[in-house]
Amino acid sequence: MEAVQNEKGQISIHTENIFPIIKKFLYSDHEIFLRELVSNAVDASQKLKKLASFGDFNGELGDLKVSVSVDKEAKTITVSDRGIGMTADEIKKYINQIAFSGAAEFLDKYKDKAADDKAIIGHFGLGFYSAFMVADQVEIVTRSYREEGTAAARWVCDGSTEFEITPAERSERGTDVILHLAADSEEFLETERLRGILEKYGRFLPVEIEFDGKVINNTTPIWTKSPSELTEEDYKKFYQELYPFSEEPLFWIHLNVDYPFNLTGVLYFPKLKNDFQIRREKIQLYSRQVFITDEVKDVVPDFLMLLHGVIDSPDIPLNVSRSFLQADANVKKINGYITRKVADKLNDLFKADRKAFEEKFEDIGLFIKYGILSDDKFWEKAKEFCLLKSVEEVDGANRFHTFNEYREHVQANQTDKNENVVVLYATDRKQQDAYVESARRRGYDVVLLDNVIDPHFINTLESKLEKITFKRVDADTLDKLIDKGLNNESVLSEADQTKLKEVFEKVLDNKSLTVSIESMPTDELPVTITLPEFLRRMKDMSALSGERSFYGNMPNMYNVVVNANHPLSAKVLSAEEGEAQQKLAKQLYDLALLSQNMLTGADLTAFVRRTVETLA
Ligand SMILES: Nc1ncnc2c1ncn2[C@@H]1O[C@H](COP(=O)(O)OP(=O)(O)OP(=O)(O)O)[C@@H](O)[C@H]1O
Repeated sequence: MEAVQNEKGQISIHTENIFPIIKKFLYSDHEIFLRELVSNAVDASQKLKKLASFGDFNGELGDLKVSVSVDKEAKTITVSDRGIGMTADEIKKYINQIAFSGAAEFLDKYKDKAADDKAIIGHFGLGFYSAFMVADQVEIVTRSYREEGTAAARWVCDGSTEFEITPAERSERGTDVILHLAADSEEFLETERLRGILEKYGRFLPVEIEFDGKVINNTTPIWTKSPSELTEEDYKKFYQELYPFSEEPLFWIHLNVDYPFNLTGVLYFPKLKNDFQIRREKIQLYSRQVFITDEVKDVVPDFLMLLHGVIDSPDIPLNVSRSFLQADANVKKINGYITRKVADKLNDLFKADRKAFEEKFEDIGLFIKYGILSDDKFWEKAKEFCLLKSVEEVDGANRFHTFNEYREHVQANQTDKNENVVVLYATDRKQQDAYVESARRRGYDVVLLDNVIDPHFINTLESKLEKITFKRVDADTLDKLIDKGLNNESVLSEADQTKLKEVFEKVLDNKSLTVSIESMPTDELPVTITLPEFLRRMKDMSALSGERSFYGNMPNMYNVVVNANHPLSAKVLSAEEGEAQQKLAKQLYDLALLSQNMLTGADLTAFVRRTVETLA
């Protein structure tokens, strides 16, 4: 057996001391040193298993557990494995040269981009050297799995570019990496702190990790298994493992690709309801079962951030800057793939059990609509299964239509003179009841669009679906909402109409109200209040964006429409001019306000008193 020669050397790198730089810039989180060392230990163990499976290692594999231990007195943390180990030559190659070439590359980039700190925090194979973020001396004691040509070796480095290799006492195969913690990093000697870090990064590592007498990880999380081996319960249980005490997810997608990139994972659909502010960043990103981050912005499309679960891909570059990630070809492909899978899954659910899909629409509707808004590819699929919920009820449940079904359903009755199909909608079934019911009396259908993103959603639909416009039921009178080019005859003369208008203008005395006289069917209310679609929608949209905008600051411009054909209009005209006439007009206007829940406070009190007096 070849003995390890004592050796001192200089790590080949053209700077005195790169460690202060590593310490400062490499990772904002010092705690990831543990992730790096434990994953190296796991890699070494898995490599050995692989060698054994290829018949290149015939010894006993034994227990391959990796252990992490702390010696508070000596102020050391030790990561031990029983993996492939290293010979002295391999230490020179892998630790001094390879790992350092990463360091050198890092340094090069750092020099060029000193002005742009964030861009340099890249992935340069600096895993092992991240130990120097917390240690002022690092020791490796290792023995290779090979039968021949090996002796245990010790490598020591104090964070300068000098290292020392000496023979070591070690009879067992494997590696101990011993960190002598720097004074400013002693927090990592705390058992609970270490356990926290291990559980964060290592809870699904593929080799058992022992800490403080216990194994801390589940080595075979469900995303590593085949869907055919898994039951519904397994998926639900795993969801609880990821997010303890959460409400049950609606359903899930098992992701599994190996070409043109590697990706596995399980994405869950949570119950969203109307809650757009739901906590995002719940998807956890792993690379070969090592936790990387839960800030997956840029890795998954924005609308998918509403999902929960796990994505595991060795092809996603880690620790790289945001701008780099966005431009990365793999990340783009992954984005596209996940979007497609999610759309396909929704389509399958829709096709397989429409009723169940409709029942879940409350929860997934927000998600689907958000997807439609933000992703054209998603739209291409989602337009077949996105639903409109009608106020019409069948067997006690609201009726749902796809876009195509809906067009078929209403076009005969709701096409205007310009050949546009007009979709009438309500945002608040109760508050807009008077309008909804008027529309229904005319045989029109009304859909419910009460979601926070609906103003944006309908804008998008109008631009994507041909010849469809959306109008809220209270945006105008029905004859104008769906203008079929037919004029109702007025029972009032021009002169009477002008007079009626004057009476109402005088009673209302409000510059932001526009009074108009229209000839409507006699069974419509005598007075209606409308708020034009365009302005209202712009206001709603700016409210959602949270920005103060031109539209957001505009006052509401209500229209007061008086139905010339209603018998009460004639009654107003024939009433005695002055108090009696004004009282009647005011009463009709207040009734209109009341029907839209707009009559409040002193006005409401006065209305009630007036009404009581009239009835007395
Ligand atoms: N516990 C270990 N057992 C055996 N070899 C190891 C061990 N730790 C490190 N090595 C060797 O040292 C090399 C350098 O490790 P380092 O963590 O710096 O980079 P890496 O693991 O190759 O890449 P990454 O930057 O992704 O961690 C490894 O590739 C491996 O060959």
